[in-house]
Amino acid sequence: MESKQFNDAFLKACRGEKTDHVPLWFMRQAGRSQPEYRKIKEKYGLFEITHQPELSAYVTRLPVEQYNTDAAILYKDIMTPLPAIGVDVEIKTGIGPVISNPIRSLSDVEKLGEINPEQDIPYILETIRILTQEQLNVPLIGFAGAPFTLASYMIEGGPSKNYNKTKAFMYAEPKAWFALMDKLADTMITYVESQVKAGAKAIQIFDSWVGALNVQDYRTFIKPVMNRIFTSLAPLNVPLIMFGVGASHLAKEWHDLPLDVVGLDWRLPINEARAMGLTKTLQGNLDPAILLAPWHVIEERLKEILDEGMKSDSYVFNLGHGVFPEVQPATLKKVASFVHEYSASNK
Ligand SMILES: Cc1c2[nH]c(c1CCC(=O)O)Cc1[nH]c(c(CCC(=O)O)c1C)Cc1[nH]c(c(CCC(=O)O)c1C)Cc1[nH]c(c(C)c1CCC(=O)O)C2
Repeated sequence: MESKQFNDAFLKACRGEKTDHVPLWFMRQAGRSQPEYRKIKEKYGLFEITHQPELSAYVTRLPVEQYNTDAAILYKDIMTPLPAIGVDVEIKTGIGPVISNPIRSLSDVEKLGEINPEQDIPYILETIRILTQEQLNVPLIGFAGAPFTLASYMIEGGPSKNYNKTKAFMYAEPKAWFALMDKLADTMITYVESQVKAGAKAIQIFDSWVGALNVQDYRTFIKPVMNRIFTSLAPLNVPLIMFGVGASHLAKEWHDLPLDVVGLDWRLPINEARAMGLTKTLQGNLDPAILLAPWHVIEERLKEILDEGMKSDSYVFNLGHGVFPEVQPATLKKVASFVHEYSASNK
């Protein structure tokens, strides 16, 4: 791959610049749906893979080479930086992150430490260096979980359906809540800076579960901390992407923040997002479940989304959420070539 010219279509579209095709990548492109990955998973857990830079680089590269995506996303998890600040987290296959020392009070928040990336996660920085200096000819996307989504795991102790404990903590203990948001924001800022310094060319902030909040609570309990995060990251001069699930009601709030790209799940059509006044680059938003449908259904939906997306240069194709484990790699490959060819001939 080294000899191939660097493909910067993704970075250009993030900045709203013209490209010869619509760039694409798939959330969760590295992992569960890939037989090569599943084979590695028979032997190692997620954290065991991420501690081995050559292996993590291979897992990160695999979907780029197989599907011809326009960006790579670093193989790791939103939980990756949390052990460094004292969170005892395990990733359980089929369940997700489980935390054995959940946050219950202000004093629990005060016990959290600081992250020193070179010391605490050198293997992540090494993986980024291997990929960006030696292996990739597309941009590498680094990422971090946003404070609400990280806090939801830290307070619930694991995945949740309704985030009741998280919300109860937020309403009942605002002082502890804001202390936790600040702690996580500081950790994420340092963590993201280290990823960019090591070679990441764009950053996606996953606030996957923040859609559980209404607009007023988002403004009170989350928007100020997100504003601080994006303001602090702006000098890094890389595209900053926001994403969450079931958060269409917050898309305008995100658009107000100093970020570059608004990631949409599958619920809000691109044209309606534009009509709401979202002029920034939009990323999305095929329902990942459609990848389980027959090809003619997939193709019809791809055309609909691309026809709307391509009305502006500020558009990146993606799914509305992560690839399901059941999706065939051949389907992802076909989607990628369709997006590339259809957009190249209609631009
Ligand atoms: C909420 C969240 C998590 N992790 C992540 C999010 C935000 C994105 C989203 O909204 O889905 C982000 C994430 N997790 C992983 C990646 C890198 C892979 C990629 O995107 O290509 C990314 C970007 C690896 C992973 N993270 C996890 C796996 C599965 C581990 C395994 O293979 O058993 C992978 C490949 C585990 C994990 N980690 C998490 C959950 C809910 C789970 C279990 C569900 C699942 O199976 O995906 C937390």
